[in-house]
Amino acid sequence: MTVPAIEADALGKRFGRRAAWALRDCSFRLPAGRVCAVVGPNGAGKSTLLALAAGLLGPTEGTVTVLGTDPATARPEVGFVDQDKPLYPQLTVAETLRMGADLNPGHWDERTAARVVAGGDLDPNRRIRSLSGGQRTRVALALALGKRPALLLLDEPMADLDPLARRELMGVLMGQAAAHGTTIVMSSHVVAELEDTCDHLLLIGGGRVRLAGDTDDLLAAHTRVTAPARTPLDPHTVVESRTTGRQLTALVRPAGPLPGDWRTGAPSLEELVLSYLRNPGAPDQAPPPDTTETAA
Ligand SMILES: Nc1ncnc2c1ncn2[C@@H]1O[C@H](COP(=O)(O)OP(=O)(O)OP(=O)(O)O)[C@@H](O)[C@H]1O
Repeated sequence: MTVPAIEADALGKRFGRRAAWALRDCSFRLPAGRVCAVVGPNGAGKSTLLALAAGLLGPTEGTVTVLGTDPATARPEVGFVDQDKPLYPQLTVAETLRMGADLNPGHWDERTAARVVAGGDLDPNRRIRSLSGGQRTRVALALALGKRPALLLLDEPMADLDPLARRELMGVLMGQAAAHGTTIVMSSHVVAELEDTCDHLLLIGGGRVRLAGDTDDLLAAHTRVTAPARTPLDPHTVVESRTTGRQLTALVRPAGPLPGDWRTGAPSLEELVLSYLRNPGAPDQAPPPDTTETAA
């Protein structure tokens, strides 16, 4: 069995004894080599989960294992781009990349780091403090990719990039995943953008994992149905249902064959995610880790 990229078992985090839980009872296994989207509403716990996997935060309860070991030990193999993109403001772009090379002797990918920076037409002599938010993101991504990590954790990496830069850097990330088998985990609010790039999904809501699995499996487990209003939907699990006039439309997890007179269709990843986001009370589908392992 290959070592999973991340494995969480009853993972929980709260920031202070009286604080609410930022994450609670999260169990999932992310197989290596996947490109995984972490989605969920503001405050759901996405950044907390990524920081726990990066070893920047310690769990309050439960465990998280990264590349088969604890997050601190795995750190040399992990690249992390934080939402705040912490860089040294007084350094120039070139000095920042040199620092990356010095910190990663023997496995610094100069070509990829230089290519990411060059894609933004960045003058290597400019100081980090003079860069725009999107330009800093580019330098932070160059540093993380130059490290040639086995696992790349990206917290909303595309948020402040223009559409062309997003497309270009997404291409670089996908190239990295394909060429080196890098596992990429990225949080994002732009669900439509993830459709063509991610093959695994973690949907977090209210501090827990609501959906976890390969996107093909998750999509195959859901069906969009249209039936006459007031049609009972049981025994199928209903994620969302809406009645307009005489028609009922719903997203369900079928518990068996659906009646032949219902119209059915496959949801897109965006439809699936939006349905869960609109319905925080919909039943979760986060298989326990041993089920995910079989699927992997
Ligand atoms: N350092 C901290 N101290 C106290 N509470 C925190 C801290 N960091 C996060 N939280 C709380 O933990 C919860 C989860 O926050 P987190 O930043 O992980 O959410 P998120 O899903 O990344 O949100 P967003 O989409 O807005 O970036 C929130 O209620 C937040 O207020």
